[in-house]
Amino acid sequence: MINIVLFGKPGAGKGTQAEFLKEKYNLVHLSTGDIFRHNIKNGTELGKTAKAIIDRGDLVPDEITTNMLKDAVDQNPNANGFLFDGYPRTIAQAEALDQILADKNSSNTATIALEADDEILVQRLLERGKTSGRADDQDEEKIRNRYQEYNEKTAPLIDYYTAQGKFHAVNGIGSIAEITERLSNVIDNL
Ligand SMILES: Nc1ncnc2c1ncn2[C@@H]1O[C@H](COP(=O)(O)OP(=O)(O)O)[C@@H](O)[C@H]1O
Repeated sequence: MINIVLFGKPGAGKGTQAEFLKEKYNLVHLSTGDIFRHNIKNGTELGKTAKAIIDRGDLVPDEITTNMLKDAVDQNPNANGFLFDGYPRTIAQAEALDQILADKNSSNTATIALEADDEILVQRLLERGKTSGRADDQDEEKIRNRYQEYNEKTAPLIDYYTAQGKFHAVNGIGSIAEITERLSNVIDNL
């Protein structure tokens, strides 16, 4: 089983790259952002709880997010491997993921970060907000709040995975195909 955590700041291109990587490596793509948006669209209890938090640009509490992620993993018992996108975003979530995979007699193979400059990313998100319909992409203050959440809660994962010898980073600036190529080079050499 190969399990990859795709890591990076909001707007780094995780979702775009995941679409290519999941096909290439036959992985189940689990995006917590997509699952939250699906629940919001369908008006589920989870969606109602998460909406206001997400619209502010805050992180949804760990317990809610981890339960949701665990359910999604459990729904794919025959997966060849998983591509995690947007999870984990806190140390508690990273520890939970290690446990979820250990319970399946598996583990995180590698965490691969897409790196890009904050200012470029903020501009990308504002551009995306014009067409995506995502409230959290339409207001610069909310976007800045997401970067603050990233810096406080998510950036410490770099040390967490580096200590496990699992952290890899690629340049996230370039064409979509070039970046897929860079990510594939890392995966092929694991
Ligand atoms: N692992 C997570 N933990 C807490 N909140 C999450 C998580 N994944 C997604 N969210 C919530 O959903 C929002 C959108 O997530 P995502 O689509 O991955 O966005 P981005 O484009 O900011 O990377 C986040 O800003 C956060 O509020």
